[in-house]
Amino acid sequence: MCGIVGVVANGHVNQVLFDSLTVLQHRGQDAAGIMTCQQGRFFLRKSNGLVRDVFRTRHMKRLLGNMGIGHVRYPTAGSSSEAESQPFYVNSPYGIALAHNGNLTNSAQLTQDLFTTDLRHINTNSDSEVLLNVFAHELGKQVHPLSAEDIFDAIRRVHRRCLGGYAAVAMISGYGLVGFRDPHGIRPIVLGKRDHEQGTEYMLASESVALDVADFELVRDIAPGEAIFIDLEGKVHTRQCADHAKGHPCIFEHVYLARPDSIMDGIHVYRARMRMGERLAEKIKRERPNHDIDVVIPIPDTSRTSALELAQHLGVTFREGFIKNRYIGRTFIMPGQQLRKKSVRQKLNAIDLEFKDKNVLLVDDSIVRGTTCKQIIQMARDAGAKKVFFASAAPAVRYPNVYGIDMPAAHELIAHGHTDEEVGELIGADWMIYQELEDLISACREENPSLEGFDCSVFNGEYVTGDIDSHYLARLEAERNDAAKHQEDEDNAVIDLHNDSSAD
Ligand SMILES: O=P(O)(O)OC[C@H]1O[C@H](OP(=O)(O)OP(=O)(O)O)[C@H](O)[C@@H]1O
Ligand SMILES: NC(=O)CC[C@H](N)C(=O)O
Ligand SMILES: [Mg+2]
Repeated sequence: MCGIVGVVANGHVNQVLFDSLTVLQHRGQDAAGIMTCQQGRFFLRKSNGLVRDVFRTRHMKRLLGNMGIGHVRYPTAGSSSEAESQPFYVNSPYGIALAHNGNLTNSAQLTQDLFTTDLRHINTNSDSEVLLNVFAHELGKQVHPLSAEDIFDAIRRVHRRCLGGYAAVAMISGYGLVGFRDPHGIRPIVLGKRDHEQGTEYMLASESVALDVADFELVRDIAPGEAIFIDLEGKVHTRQCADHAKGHPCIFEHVYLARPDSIMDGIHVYRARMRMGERLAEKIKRERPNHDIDVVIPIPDTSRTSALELAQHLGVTFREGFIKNRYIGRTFIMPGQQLRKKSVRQKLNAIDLEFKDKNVLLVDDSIVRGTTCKQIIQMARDAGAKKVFFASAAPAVRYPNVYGIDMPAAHELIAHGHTDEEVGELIGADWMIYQELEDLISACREENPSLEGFDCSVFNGEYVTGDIDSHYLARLEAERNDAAKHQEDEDNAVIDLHNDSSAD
């Protein structure tokens, strides 16, 4: 779940890209990059780090042009090396830059095909470099000069070749900005516009919140399988490019990934989280009509919205018992278990008087590895709680994610192979309650019943692209478990290859 953004405007786009990446920071904290285009020439700055650290004034000054794309990265393939930060670039045909959110599930096969059939070289282990090269190869089959229809034809063939989750923005030098979304619409992408005296300006972004900060208004989501091309005159062309598009957006966006102030696939993430709280309160009432909960306490930040609603529907006091250090980012998307574990304690601190001699219900949006809840429950006990109950606004996460969330290894998931009760014991709770999957789905779908469904694979093990089997999962687990990733990052620490024209 990286963050992507692309803009075509009437003036320089560097600042608007920077501002948008800053509000997409929650989607990736490892690396950031911006590539702009002026009179056919690309300018790139990308590096490991947060947006505010990667771009200095000297970089901003060199990012010239009225068209550009940006990326914040949370690695889900390859390594965390700077060489795999995005946007990626290829010089042929025309010069193309691309930023990608998601994960291709057939990138190993595609890499081979690109080499043996398309005669193209992939220099990293990033699936995003693969996606860019497939797009470039398919675009190269069209005759010069390109029409909008030629670009859509190329994307049609990208959809036929690439499997998995992908939302992407790409710049074609001399032509314009392209955005496309995989035929299942697993990862999100929206179109926004802003009126300007010299003509309308357009933005494509992972979440609508990126539009808000730059005063763009939300036009709509890009539909699953659809592509949008905005040419250099600011004319918008759209086309459905998938043979069989069927929307299955990732439900985990609504649980945790997205910002609550975003609107995604016609659903206010904030409202969906409120409804998750309501549904969970109903379940608690059913299962424990005579509960003895004294206070409901959220685990900041993401669970706040659902926890407040849960408390209200339960008729129990809501209190902020944990204070979040505002300078520590999201722990789940940090690389490496050691860092994640340490950061939970740095991030959250208990206010003892909210716990002392009380039966507390702690609410989190989800439990994945159990890193957060284990420590939090202990903190609640240390603060003097009598009983500690734990509620998760999402069902148990029991299966790996293959579409752009870094949960590759089943054995790292605390609920894998365990019942809900066993998870409660493992995390040290006096009672454990999970949301039902059908309640989560109805909480999200209520606002947009026309949605065909969601990708719920982390909860039910059903992978909507239909190409995931036990061999695939075994290989993914071997390649991307914590220890393997650590090794790959070490290996990549020194040797990088850049096409960067603007060195430090
Ligand atoms: O079981 P785990 O592996 O710990 O993962 C789940 C936790 O991680 C996330 O919080 P995070 O700190 O990333 O972000 P937040 O501040 O948005 O809640 C999520 O909100 C849960 O609290
Ligand atoms: N989280 C993502 O969307 C990651 C994009 C891409 N797979 C990468 O690892 O860089
Ligand atoms: Mg959290």
